[in-house]
Parts: sequence; structure tokens; C-alpha cells
Amino acid sequence: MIHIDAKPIDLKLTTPFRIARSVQHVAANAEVQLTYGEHIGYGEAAPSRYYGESVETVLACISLFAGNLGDDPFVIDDIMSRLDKVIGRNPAAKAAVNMALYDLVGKQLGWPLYKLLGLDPARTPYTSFTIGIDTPTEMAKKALLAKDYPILKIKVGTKQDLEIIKAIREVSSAVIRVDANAGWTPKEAIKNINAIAPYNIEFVEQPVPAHDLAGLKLIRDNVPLPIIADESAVALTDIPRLSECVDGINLKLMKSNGITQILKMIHVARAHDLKIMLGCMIESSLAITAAAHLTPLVDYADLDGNLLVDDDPYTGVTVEQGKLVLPEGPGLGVKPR
Ligand SMILES: C[C@H](N)C(=O)N[C@@H](CCC(=O)O)C(=O)O
Ligand SMILES: [Mg+2]
Repeated sequence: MIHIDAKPIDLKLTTPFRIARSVQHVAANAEVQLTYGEHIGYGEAAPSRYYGESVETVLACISLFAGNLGDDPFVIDDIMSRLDKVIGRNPAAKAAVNMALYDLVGKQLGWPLYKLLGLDPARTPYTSFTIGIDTPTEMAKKALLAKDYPILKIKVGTKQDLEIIKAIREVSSAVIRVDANAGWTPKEAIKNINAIAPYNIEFVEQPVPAHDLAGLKLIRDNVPLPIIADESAVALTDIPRLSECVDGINLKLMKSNGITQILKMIHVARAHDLKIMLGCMIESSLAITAAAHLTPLVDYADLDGNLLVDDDPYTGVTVEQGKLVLPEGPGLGVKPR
């Protein structure tokens, strides 16, 4: 039998992480351990209230999952279907179990996850480094401190968005991506995106609320920058609809049940000619490394949750001048620090 355990892990942020709808000081996550024979597979859940989860709901799900994992960790697709029958939604709880299964299988075989998936580790993209909402002056200071990262993701959705972008552009020549986290109306988005476009912005993420697909399409038709959906891109069935409205999607293990489902979403997105970003919540190097193994398949990465915390309990993927470097160890290749 596969035995499952879970415990809370609190990750303290180096600086409060403010986005258009919330501010976070600590990430209340959970670590999952799957024991099978002599091997232990590790996984992490980074639950978000926005997607209806908390560390308490994750731990409750893990109790429900015990007894439904069976005795063959290799049949990951079957196990995930069983978990979907035990309880709907709860994507971060399922993501933690899912990555722990891949860790376990990789350790059994002695292969790193990227190799199990048939991917070339040299093809990892560069990750962005994210600057949360603050005053324009403070955000520009943080951009200066992040000078080792060639790509910055700037959070907006404030009354001072143009000032923020001007202040950062004055001190940085990095590639700038902008994320409004659904903080604008379509009218505000069109005005703001046209105003910031001359400052050499690569693309804009989730300008309006998740459900507003008509708004996304209106924006895309009236601005010169590509639009990437994040909060709107959760389920496999979201992708065909979104392909009519946006240029790309930001996928996250924590929104979408983990690696098995994200692989399906990547292929469906490709079939719809969408650009693909792999993103994250505030996560330790455990979950960030799990996502990083998939990045040879995508166009953009925003895998910096572990770079925003003080007390990362794990080591795994590293970042060299912005480029993601995958660990060689079996499974996820993650170790306790
Ligand atoms: C941490 C990462 N770079 C990020 O910005 N993630 C999310 C925001 C996290 C959240 O929803 O609390 C994103 O919007 O891309
Ligand atoms: Mg986003």
C-alpha cells in the first residue's frame, strides 16, 4: 500500500507580497509524504483562498485520500481519477499528491522527472522575478535589487500603474511583464495598457476578472500588447474558449491538480496555438522544482515563489542569471536544506 502523511509548513516572505486583491506575509502550505517500500515521495500544496483552499482543507483532503491510493504508484493517471471521485476541486491538495507520486516513481527508477517525461533539461526557459505592489519609488528600488534577473514581473491594478512602470523603466532595462491579477475593468485595462505599452512591455497577464472572457477579447482587440490569462485558465475545458480571447495562458500546478493535468493542458493549449507560461504561488523549492521539470515544454516561466521566501526548507532547482537549472537527482531531485 502507498502510505500518506501530511504536515503544515509556513513560509515567511522576505517582504509582504501585495497583488491587486490581497497581501500575503506568510504562505501557509503543506508538505505531503508518500511512503512505498523503501522510498518516500515528497509533495507540496500551496493552497489559495481565491481558489477555495486553505491548509486546513488540504489536510482534510489528505485524510480522505488515504486508503484510495492503491498499491501501484506507477498508475498515476488512475490514482488521480480516483482522487477526483473522492472529492471534487481542491486542486492544490491533489497537486501535492500528484508531484509526490512522480517523485516516488522517479526514485524507484533512479531517474530525474525531466528524463521520465522525455524532456531536454537544457531547454528550460528564464524565470521572471516578481515585484509586488508598493509605491512607485519602492517598486523601483526593488527592481534595482533584482538586477540579476533579466525578466521582471510587475504587479499592477492600482491607481498609479503608469507611474509604477515609468519608475521601474527609469532604473531597469529588464524585460518587463505586467500582471494586474484581475484588478482592472475592461475600460481601465484598455486605457492602462495603451499608456504603458511605449515602455517596452512584453505582455500583460489577467487584466480583468476570471469570468470576463468578453472583456479579455475586447482588450486584446484594442491594445498593442499580448494578453495572457491566469485566473481564467484553470480547467482543461477553459482552453478552447480562451483561445478566442487571449494570446496565451499561465498554468500552475496549484490551480490544476498537478503535473498529470498540466501536461494535458499544455498539449491542448498547443493545439489551440496559445503561448504557455508555467507559473506558481508562494511555494518552497519542493513545488517550484516539480513545476520546473516541465518547463522545457513551455514558452515562459514565472517560477519565483521560492525566491520570495526567507526560510525555504528545500533545495532543488537553481536560477543562474535568470535561467532555470534542473537538479540531476532521481524524482524531483529535491533535498531538505
Ligand atoms: C509568485 C508568482 N510570481 C505570482 O505572481 N503568482 C500569482 C499570484 C499569487 C496569488 O494568486 O496569490 C500570479 O498571479 O501569477
Ligand atoms: Mg498571475
